[in-house]
Amino acid sequence: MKVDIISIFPDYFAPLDLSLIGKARTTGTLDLTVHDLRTWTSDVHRTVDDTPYGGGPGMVMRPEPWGQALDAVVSPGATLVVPSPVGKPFTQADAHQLAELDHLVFACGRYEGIDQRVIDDAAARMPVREVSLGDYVLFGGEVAVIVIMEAVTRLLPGVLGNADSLTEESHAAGLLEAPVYTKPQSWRGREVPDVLRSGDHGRIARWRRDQSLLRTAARRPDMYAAYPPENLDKKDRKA
Ligand SMILES: N#Cc1c(-c2ccc3ccn(Cc4ccc(CN5CCCCC5)cc4)c3c2)n[nH]c1N
Repeated sequence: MKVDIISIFPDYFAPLDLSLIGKARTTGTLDLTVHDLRTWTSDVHRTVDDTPYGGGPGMVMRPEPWGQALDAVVSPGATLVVPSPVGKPFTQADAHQLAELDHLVFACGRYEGIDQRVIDDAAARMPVREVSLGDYVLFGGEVAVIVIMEAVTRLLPGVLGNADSLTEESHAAGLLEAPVYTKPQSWRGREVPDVLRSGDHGRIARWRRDQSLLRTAARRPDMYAAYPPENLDKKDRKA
């Protein structure tokens, strides 16, 4: 997968050299390039923002640098991903869809956002996805791109050592995961549940499913309500 990220703060993406994303870059699974938007400015001050038409707070990102940056970076198979407070909520399903694509271009806005004509011009020649991480306000798109890059990269073939991790994931299966434990068996007077040390894999699987259902019902009633009733035992169905 080829990924291009355009930002006025390219140093934000130094963490993408770490951990499994760094390994994916080294092995060639991920071809990542980070670009400084100011590369495509032409004035001495390398200006990327201006006052909003119609008034209002803050500044808006000028279209010219973005237009030239996207012209330089996109390829025929590229999809443009634009984090935005007004974007579609980003989900695990979106991560799976993006992980199937050949080329992602991320546009990181700042200030009050990017001139709308940049999005409209791009949408005339490539798929554009405006996404939001959630109902809270960030300073810009960079943090969102780091989150999306983690969610997408871990789905790429060969990145996660244990592919089983993907098949058992809750957001894929529609439930929250059960609690996890490791050694020592006793820690600060707290014990690992006996069932997990029983060696009875059927009993362990049932315990984990029960814990997932309890957690999901308590913390994510929306997910619980959407969970297919045919997947629930009679004892787990809410009245
Ligand atoms: N993904 C994601 C995000 C973002 C996000 C993503 C990209 C950019 C680019 C710039 N900002 C900052 C910003 C903040 C507020 C507003 C709204 N204005 C407020 C004042 C009155 C007018 C309207 C606009 C732009 C961004 C924020 N925030 N939250 C998410 N889940």
